[in-house]
Amino acid sequence: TGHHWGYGEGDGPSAWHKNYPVAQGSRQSPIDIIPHQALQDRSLGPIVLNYDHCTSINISNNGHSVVVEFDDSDDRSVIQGGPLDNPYRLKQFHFHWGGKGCEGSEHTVDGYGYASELHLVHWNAVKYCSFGEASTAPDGLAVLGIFLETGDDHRWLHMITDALYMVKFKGSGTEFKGFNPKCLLPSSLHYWTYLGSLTTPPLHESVIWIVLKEPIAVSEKQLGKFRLLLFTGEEEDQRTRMENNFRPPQPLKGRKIQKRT
Ligand SMILES: NS(=O)(=O)NCC1=CS(=O)(=O)c2ccccc21
Ligand SMILES: [Zn+2]
Repeated sequence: TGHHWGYGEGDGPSAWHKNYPVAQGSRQSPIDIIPHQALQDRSLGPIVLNYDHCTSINISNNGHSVVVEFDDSDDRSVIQGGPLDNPYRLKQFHFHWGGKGCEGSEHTVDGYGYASELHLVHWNAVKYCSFGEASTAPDGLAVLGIFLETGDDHRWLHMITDALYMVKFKGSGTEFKGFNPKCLLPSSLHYWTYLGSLTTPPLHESVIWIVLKEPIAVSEKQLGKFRLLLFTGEEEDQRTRMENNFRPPQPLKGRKIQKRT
């Protein structure tokens, strides 16, 4: 269905522009964040996350990442404040990560890559009628990016990593209720924000990015469990480990990054 794309030699980020010309657009993501160059904007308020009544539904392997989807039929779990003019509804979260011991995040900070990056994807249900419609609008999506660095075990991440064996293959999924991603937030909600895009095809330039400065710590053991996932389906004889599913930083093309420290 649609155009096949991946993170391999022939179908990886450097080839995406062939089927998705917007890959060479003027507001592509991720980017390298240079903190010293970010502008302090006094009008930027704090980020407000109302996840207390969020409803996770399932966890699945879509062949690119592991995704936890939420019930976004009402405003039960939203992000607002900061650069956002409306509340944006939580639709799903997923991760990007590297191979053993090497980088894996999408955004970098002063050229520094983290081991992994969590994306919480939200859409503007005030202005648009569906995620699909919002995903092609310049203010349609808000993605909260959280860096993961290796250190101690994360006390709650096991709830995700313990389920990964059930979604090893592309196209596999299972029920995943009662998970509140609030437990994956760092202590500080200080952030950088800029206008960008989805970091995977279709690469729509519809994302207001909010990247938290403070990483969360996860253990190498926990990260290793993500690498047991496969890009390939059960029926395929080729078994390709899911790792290095990140797009490298893209040109800033004159964009300004704002910060709220
Ligand atoms: N890393 S990212 O978050 O920029 N992109 C992921 C993405 C690409 S998508 O349009 O398939 C989609 C549908 C629903 C939620 C997320 C996505
Ligand atoms: Zn992502």
